Amino acid sequence: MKALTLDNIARSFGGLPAVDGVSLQAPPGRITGLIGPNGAGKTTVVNLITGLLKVGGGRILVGDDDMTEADAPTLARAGVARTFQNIRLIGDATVLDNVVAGFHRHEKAGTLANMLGLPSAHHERREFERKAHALLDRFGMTALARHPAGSLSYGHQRRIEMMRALAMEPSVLLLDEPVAGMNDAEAYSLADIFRDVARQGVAILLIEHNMRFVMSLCEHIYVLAFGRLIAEGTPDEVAGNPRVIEAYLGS
Ligand SMILES: Nc1ncnc2c1ncn2[C@@H]1O[C@H](COP(=O)(O)OP(=O)(O)OP(=O)(O)O)[C@@H](O)[C@H]1O
Repeated sequence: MKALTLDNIARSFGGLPAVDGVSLQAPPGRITGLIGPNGAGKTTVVNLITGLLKVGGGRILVGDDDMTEADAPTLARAGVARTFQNIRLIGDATVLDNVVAGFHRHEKAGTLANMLGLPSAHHERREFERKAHALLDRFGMTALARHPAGSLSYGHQRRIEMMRALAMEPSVLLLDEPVAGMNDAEAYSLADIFRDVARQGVAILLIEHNMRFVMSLCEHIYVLAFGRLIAEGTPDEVAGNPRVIEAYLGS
């Protein structure tokens, strides 16, 4: 089990700081919230953690390992998985194939074995499919396994994205606005799955606009505004903090 630790990370664009000395910790087995008004720097933080953007200063640790300079594939191998604000699926491929694609990190048979159709590759594919079916079952999507992912509703596509991230069996899971565009019933059924994943020892960092949703799910919440942390604490502490209220009212 590994914690995600950000130690004073920073990043500017064209001389303007987007993330300015942010420190936080997402411990294993917990869902930690990161909230903030539009343009606060939340997505930039996620892009820094996942190696899509280079860090301008500070350190990123996964467990005890310094991942500050790691690129996206290295981070994925270290067990850092994410979902995107804009869903990224293979629209023409089936739901099952999209989930199986998430097992990529665990591939042992190798590309050549796959190309040649060797038994080791077949065996591995069957094992991935077995695990993918277990995920589909958990997300209540077994009946849709053979449907093209692109033909499904937004809520279902979000679930596929989540399954793909979980297929990596991550130690750290970054959820970038996972319930955006969902109704309350859809959002709260996903919340149960997030709780379940955290209970298995995964460190979850939940980035969300929907305050109510974050408050119901997280024990500890960090609040960003203009690239800086302006508050942290329990949902009650954060909700009652005048700086937070001001940041949200002013946005
Ligand atoms: N690639 C980029 N080039 C220039 N400026 C950027 C870039 N990415 C982000 N920014 C700026 O950095 C700041 C933080 O943006 P970011 O997208 O991280 O905020 P956010 O909290 O995720 O916002 P939202 O909730 O609207 O997605 C904004 O002022 C934004 O304009």
